[in-house]
Amino acid sequence: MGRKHSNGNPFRVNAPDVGMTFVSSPKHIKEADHAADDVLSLNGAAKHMLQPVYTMNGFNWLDRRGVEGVGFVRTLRTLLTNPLPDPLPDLGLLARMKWTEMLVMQPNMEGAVHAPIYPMVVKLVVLLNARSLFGEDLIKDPKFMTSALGFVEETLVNAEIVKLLPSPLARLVGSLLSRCLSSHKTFFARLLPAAEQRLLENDMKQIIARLLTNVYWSKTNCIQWIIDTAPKGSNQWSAERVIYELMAIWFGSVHILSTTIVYVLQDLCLHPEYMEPIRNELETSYTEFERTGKGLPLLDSFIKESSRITPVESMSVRRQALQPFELSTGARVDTGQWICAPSGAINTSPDYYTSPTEFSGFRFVEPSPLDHDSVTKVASTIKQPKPSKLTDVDHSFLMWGIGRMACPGRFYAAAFMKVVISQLILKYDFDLVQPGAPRWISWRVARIPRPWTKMAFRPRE
Ligand code: HEM
Repeated sequence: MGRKHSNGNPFRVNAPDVGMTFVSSPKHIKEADHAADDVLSLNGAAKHMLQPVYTMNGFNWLDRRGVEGVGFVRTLRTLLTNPLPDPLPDLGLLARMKWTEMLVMQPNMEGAVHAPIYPMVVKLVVLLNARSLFGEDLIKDPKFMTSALGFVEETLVNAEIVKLLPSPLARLVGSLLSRCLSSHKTFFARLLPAAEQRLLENDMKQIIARLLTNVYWSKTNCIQWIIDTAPKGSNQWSAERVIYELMAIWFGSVHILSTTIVYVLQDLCLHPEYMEPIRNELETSYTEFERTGKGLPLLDSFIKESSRITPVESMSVRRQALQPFELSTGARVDTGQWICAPSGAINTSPDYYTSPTEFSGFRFVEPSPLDHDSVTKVASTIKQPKPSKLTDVDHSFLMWGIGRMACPGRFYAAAFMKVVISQLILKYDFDLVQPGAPRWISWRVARIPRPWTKMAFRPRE
């Protein structure tokens, strides 16, 4: 609404906790992205959103980016992304097993299992993401896994309450909630010994010690990557600091992956004509996708369209002003205030999208995969002039942010979501039990899936 009325110029919104200047033109978004790290800060905005002092065992990260390096970018963009096809078969197997295990436990109504989709997806994402980031050993520890799930849920609640309170009250309530909602402490305590062991090995240069431990663990463990990319010498991180970094990555990845997957599955129920072509694509090309990490253009486009129409958040590119900042229009963002982009409004802008409010699952696909028979039946005329991929970063699609700080986990996230969604499509037919019912709770700029929305699942022959 604000974007429409402002004609693409910056506009101000005073939220209960912070004043925000929204920018939507490519030029102004670029100005925000190019601001110096001591002027506009994603760290600062994220700290306000997540309140890590109360939700992440006292982690008080620095507002200014880069003071302690940006090792996490290499950890996620390179060390997690480059080996990508390798973990996909394991993740696929784990997803298959977990879907079956969860659905077997649900009530069966006339041949269909009725089950709430959001809590199931969160459990599945927690398991698979823990497997990717922490390796095989920790996912066998039930206390760790319970805390890994609880930490995400409790952070959402705790941070949301604390950030809306005035500071003296926020400190009091935050400390109280931090003691009551204590999964973050268990999660921290369970991860700490692994980081201590890794640091000890590094200190002692005991390469042999590492070789003697599980090779897969040492190859794919995010704890190791964070240590490897952290500051060295006198600024070397403690085991605690390493785990803090992991906690932030863990929270950031689990919540958004789960919610995005839920809306994609629900959209498949609401637009069932897409099921056949996507299933055909999976039956012919899923094995190749597992081998290469590439392909599945129809599913890729469907996920992108679902995320465009139902974004988890309608705001992106959040930056907090650490010093006053001025846009070329003269609009001023005072210290403590935010600059951000109205990504939800941009997603349905006629400036960027043909028939912007209509769902067209294959609008981003290149022409060639659309030639297939089952596809031509549903491939509507609504197409973007230029094909694009889910992981592409562009000012018309801010799902991953933009510029220097665009999500470094996006290639992993896209492959991960394809695995989880494909394993369900290949094994089950599914529908929404009440297709017309509201599917999410709107809370400020977020859409949180209703935890009680049920889907009916039937195993395929
Ligand atoms: C559907 C899944 C995901 C979505 C929609 C998403 C979205 C985003 C967005 C919007 C940003 C902010 C970029 C900006 O402000 O310019 C971001 C940053 C980030 N994301 Fe993601 N993300 C996803 C998954 C993940 C995963 C799986 C990981 C890690 C494994 C991850 C790690 C990060 C990190 C560390 C940053 C901060 C980047 C920086 O400060 O340079 N994200 N993500």
